[in-house]
Amino acid sequence: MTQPIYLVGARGCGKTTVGVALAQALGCNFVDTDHYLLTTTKMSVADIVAQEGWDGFRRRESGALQSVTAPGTVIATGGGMVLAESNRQFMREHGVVIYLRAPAQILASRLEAFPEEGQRPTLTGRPITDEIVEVLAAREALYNQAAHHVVDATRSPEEIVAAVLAALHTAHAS
Ligand SMILES: Nc1ncnc2c1ncn2[C@@H]1O[C@H](COP(=O)(O)OP(=O)(O)O)[C@@H](O)[C@H]1O
Ligand SMILES: O=C(O)C1=C[C@@H](OP(=O)(O)O)[C@@H](O)[C@H](O)C1
Ligand SMILES: [Mg+2]
Repeated sequence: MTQPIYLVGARGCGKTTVGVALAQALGCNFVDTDHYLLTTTKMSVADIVAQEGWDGFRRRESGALQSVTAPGTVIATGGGMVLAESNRQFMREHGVVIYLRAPAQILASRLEAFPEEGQRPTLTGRPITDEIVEVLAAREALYNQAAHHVVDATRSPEEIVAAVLAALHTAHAS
């Protein structure tokens, strides 16, 4: 697998967690666009949003997407990467896009257990459960549009990695 693999999906679906394990399974590099921004700007998502607003963060994450795209790389995107049509098109053209899908209730319980507020400042000002329902309703179609494959992300990370590998293998064989 030399094409980059992009993981998309809502906050808490496991893009970062699964991405690390998938890269290990494939013997690939791993990069996370939020982590790339953290190391290159020395600012958390919350810092960037406080200084530049969400528009500023979105511009930076689109730049990060292009910077990290390389052969042999698993790329965990941020949950809002799909908002820009240009990002969806870029990912589809440059690699294989996997949507890790999970319902709002599961996402909310993961995020409540491990909120990581510096990297996930509120998007709406509403409580996590309400926010996730609202954000998923607005973005579900975009995740589906971006994706070459949709994988059930309600299982364990190991099972999700196996499902992604099966999807990649099937696509490659056909
Ligand atoms: N398949 C999974 N099952 C249970 N918990 C998970 C799973 N994937 C991720 N988590 C947990 O959910 C939280 C968010 O995971 P993360 O990988 O950061 O998601 P994302 O990058 O999509 O926002 C973390 O605390 C992580 O340990
Ligand atoms: O859904 C979003 O708009 C965001 C998701 C976050 O990444 P994760 O999906 O990895 O939590 C991070 O990029 C930022 O807080 C914005
Ligand atoms: Mg992440």
